[in-house]
Amino acid sequence: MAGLGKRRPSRARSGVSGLQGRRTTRAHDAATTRSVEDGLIIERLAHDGRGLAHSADGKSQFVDGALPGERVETATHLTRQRYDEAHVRRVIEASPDRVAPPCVHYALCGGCDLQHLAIEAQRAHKLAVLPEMLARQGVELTQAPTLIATDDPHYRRRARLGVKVDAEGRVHLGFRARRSQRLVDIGDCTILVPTLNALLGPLHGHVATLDAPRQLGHLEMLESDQGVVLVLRQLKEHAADTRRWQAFAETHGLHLVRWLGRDTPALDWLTPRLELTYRLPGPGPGPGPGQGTETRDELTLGFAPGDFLQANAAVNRRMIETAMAWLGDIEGRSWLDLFAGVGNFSLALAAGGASVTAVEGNPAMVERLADNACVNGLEVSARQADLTTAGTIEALLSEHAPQAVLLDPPRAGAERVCQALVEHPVARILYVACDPATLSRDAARLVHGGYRIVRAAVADMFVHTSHLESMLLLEHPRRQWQPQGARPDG
Ligand SMILES: C[S@@+](CC[C@H](N)C(=O)[O-])C[C@H]1O[C@@H](n2cnc3c(N)ncnc32)[C@H](O)[C@@H]1O
Repeated sequence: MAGLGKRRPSRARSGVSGLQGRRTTRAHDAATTRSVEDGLIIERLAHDGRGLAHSADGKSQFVDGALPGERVETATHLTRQRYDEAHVRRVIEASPDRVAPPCVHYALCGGCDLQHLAIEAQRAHKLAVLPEMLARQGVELTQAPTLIATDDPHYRRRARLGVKVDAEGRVHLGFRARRSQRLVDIGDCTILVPTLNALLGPLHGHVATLDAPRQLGHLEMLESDQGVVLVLRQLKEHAADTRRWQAFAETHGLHLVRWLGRDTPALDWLTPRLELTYRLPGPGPGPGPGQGTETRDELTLGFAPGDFLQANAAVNRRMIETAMAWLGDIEGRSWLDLFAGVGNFSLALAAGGASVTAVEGNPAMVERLADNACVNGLEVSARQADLTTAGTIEALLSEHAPQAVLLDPPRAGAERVCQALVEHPVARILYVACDPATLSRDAARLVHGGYRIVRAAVADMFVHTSHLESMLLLEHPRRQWQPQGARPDG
């Protein structure tokens, strides 16, 4: 949902590449609504979850809320030279995959753009996106990706809520509307974990009692092992409102933090300071078939408000388990974990016996990563570096000569890192990505540079949205996959 963490990729990168025209016109719905007789037939879903059709003149139409096979009456809201962007006015013939969206705010909220599609079809769509995007870059997957998913639809453990005071002085709290900067008041969000969803109603009532709601930039809620943390973004101190927030936190059993100040906000605890943690699967044997209990040791990771945190805890755990299953025995292998955060993957690698150097750009997160390794009795060398600056990755590769690299970059991907990995090949690369478009671009560079893709998975991290997380395991045939110091086979 808009304002909930990671941003959407631009339309052009997410499946309409090559179609971007230069001239753009905002269309008036009334003037451009297609009549019932010439309703559009939707051919397929574009990568970003919109229905793709062609008008009689052959122009591409990207239609929000439309599904393959449907005949729909549309209204155009944006016209470009080579394609139009539209939304559904009326479904004339519905797809068998169309379902009633579970969320009451679905029609307005810009968050979950796929709730009208049955969950199995959402996942089939996501599984098709990665191979299609790779194919556009000239890379064929020899095996279909596997799916990493869980059954829990209430998954989101972190959410940012916008706050706005309207001309009449009414305070609004919620997420951005679809195709607009307008805020939609959200009283119930079905994708949030229940503890966060239960807070929405009380928060609405509370912000309406504040003396200075305009000093509030936004609110963030997150779930940790220690309970729910409410993070205020406050532009200026207001003593009476601060006391109101503290009373609210006490009533609802919340931990309360704020970022105070306009330009360089500082973090400040309004309830007793505490160390936040989340847990991950550890190296021990997992539960056997049919056993309901978790038998493996767990890893505990500390984090602070503002640190990167994977949005869906259960899918994050499955991704780490999948990665470790793919990698098999990593004991004694040297790894570079790039874009490491607070050690989400680094600790699992170290727990598996690998020798890990973890690189992260944010200095405070590097400190947390080092502490996290210590607390879990693991050895990880934590380094701060900006991986986009010239020479950084080359220096790291030459200093550490790793056998394998894990990378989990932000949406922009890791072009420079991948170029360096072509010039200085390693035996294995595990690429974790939140944007399939930049992943495909980078994977193409690696494959054309000599690597081959041996495993692929798509993780349904953001259920009911068109976002997908992907993982690729690549190997370089000319690099050895041996424990350090071991003699090569044969
Ligand atoms: C998608 S997150 C992944 C974090 C971690 N692997 C995890 O699973 O939680 C990307 C991480 O890259 C870091 N990052 C972003 N830009 C960076 C850069 N230029 N150099 C190094 N790290 C960067 C962010 O601070 C963030 O922690």
